[in-house]
Order: sequence, then structure tokens, then C-alpha cells
Amino acid sequence: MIRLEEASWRAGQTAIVRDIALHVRRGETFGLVGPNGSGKSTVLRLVAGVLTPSTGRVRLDGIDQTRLSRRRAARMVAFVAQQADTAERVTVRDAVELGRTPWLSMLRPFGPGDDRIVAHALARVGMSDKAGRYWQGLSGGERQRVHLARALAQEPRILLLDEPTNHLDIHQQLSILRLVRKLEVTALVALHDLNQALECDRVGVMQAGRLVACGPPAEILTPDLIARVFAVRANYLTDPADGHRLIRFALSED
Ligand SMILES: Nc1ncnc2c1ncn2[C@@H]1O[C@H](COP(=O)(O)OP(=O)(O)OP(=O)(O)O)[C@@H](O)[C@H]1O
Repeated sequence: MIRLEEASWRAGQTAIVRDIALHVRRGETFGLVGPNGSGKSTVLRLVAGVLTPSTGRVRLDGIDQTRLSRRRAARMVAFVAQQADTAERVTVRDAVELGRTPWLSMLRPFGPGDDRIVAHALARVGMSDKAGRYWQGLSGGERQRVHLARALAQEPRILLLDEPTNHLDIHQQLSILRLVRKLEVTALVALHDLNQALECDRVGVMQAGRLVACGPPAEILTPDLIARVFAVRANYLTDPADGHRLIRFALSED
């Protein structure tokens, strides 16, 4: 469970996110949407503990994020940031094995159980056949999937994903989102594609550093809100094949 209590973060004198009150329930997949620069990544970084709130609080399963030891936080939360990088001379398997680090110690070295978890994580993102490849030679989408596999190998209770589908082909986009929804984790996911956001349990909408709406996607992502926040015209269409609803966008002036 993730709870932000009136959390704000300032860079110098500039408020980047303000008074964010947000509760992501255990096991829920929560989509965070908003225009470029509205503060989505900053919220994720506050939850990850990369940033500390200037005012307010972030609680993870009831515990104040600032009171968690690094090791405990690393067991609890996995964060896949945008444009995350990795040392170049590692293989895909090495990169995913790093996800096991918070669980290892002198008395609990890497063992067959960890090997199985790593193999399973690679399989879940469809990268088993590339486990021996070097990071350097991977495509953008393959790197993205390896980062997700590392996060899965971490076996976190909370998964933070910053635009996980960017770089991915359409099959991978759909399968990664389905995977995240199926996982028994609390997932907070920053997304640009509002049709993908429709598949989340709930969504939060960021605008200019504030959370301006929060709730079930079909109730929140109305044409009116989309026009106000994203400055585009939105129409809901229904797929005649299966009745699935989707949004079509156009510039307001068209
Ligand atoms: N360390 C910082 N110092 C100054 N400004 C910052 C800092 N971090 C973020 N910002 C600014 O805060 C705003 C919010 O940034 P953030 O990355 O959270 O937005 P975002 O919604 O994730 O954007 P995008 O959709 O483009 O990824 C941006 O205008 C950004 O330039």
C-alpha cells in the first residue's frame, strides 16, 4: 500500500509537486497520467525514496519512507525509472540477478532458488533466449524489458514504473501491461497512453504539479477532463467486435 499525505517537493524555491494526497491500495494497478512536466516522475521518485518530501509524508505499508533502511526499502520497492542505464559489460542475466541483491548476505549467498527467480523473471518479459547477450548490444525495448525483469526478480511488494511501455512494440506493450496487472503487487505506473490508462484499476491525473483527479478510469477520463488537462478533443468509440471502449484524440482546433 502506498500513501502520500499532502506530499510536496521543491527544487530550490520552485514547487515541483504540491500537496499530493494519494492512496494506492494493496494489489492495485494505479495509472498516473498527465502532460509532460506535470510531475508524474517526481511523484514516483518520492515514493521510491529517491527524493524526500519537502513537506508531507510518504508511507509504504504504513511505514514512513524516510524511516526505512535502504535494505528494507529495496526489499519492499522496485523502481523502473525512465532512461535507466546499467554498466555496459554485463549480460542480460547479470543485470537481472542484481534484482536479488536486497535478499542476499554473507549467510545467504546467491543460490538455486535465486536462479529460478531470475529465470522466471526473464521468461515473463520474453527475454530468456537473450539471457547471455551483452547489455550494450540490446535495443531500447529489450533494455526496457530487462529493467522490468530485474524489478520482478527483486520480488517487491510495490512496483513503480515510469512509462514502462515507451520503446516497446505493440505486442510487448499489451503483454507487459497485462503482466503488471496480473502480478500480486501494488503497482504505480506513469503512463502517457490514456487508452492504456483505461486498463488500470484506478487512475490519478497530474496537472502542473497537482493531483487534480483520482478514481476509476472510465469515470475520471471524461472528454471534458481530457480537454482541460491535455488540451485535446477526446471521443469515446466502441469496438463493434467486442464492445471495448477506446478513446480517439484530435487537436481542439481541428
Ligand atoms: N531536480 C529538479 N530541478 C528542477 N526542476 C525539476 C527537477 N526535477 C523535475 N523538475 C521539473 O519539474 C517538472 C516535473 O517534472 P517530472 O519529471 O516529474 O514530470 P513528468 O510529468 O514525469 O514529465 P514527462 O511526462 O515529460 O516525463 C518539470 O518541469 C521538470 O523540469
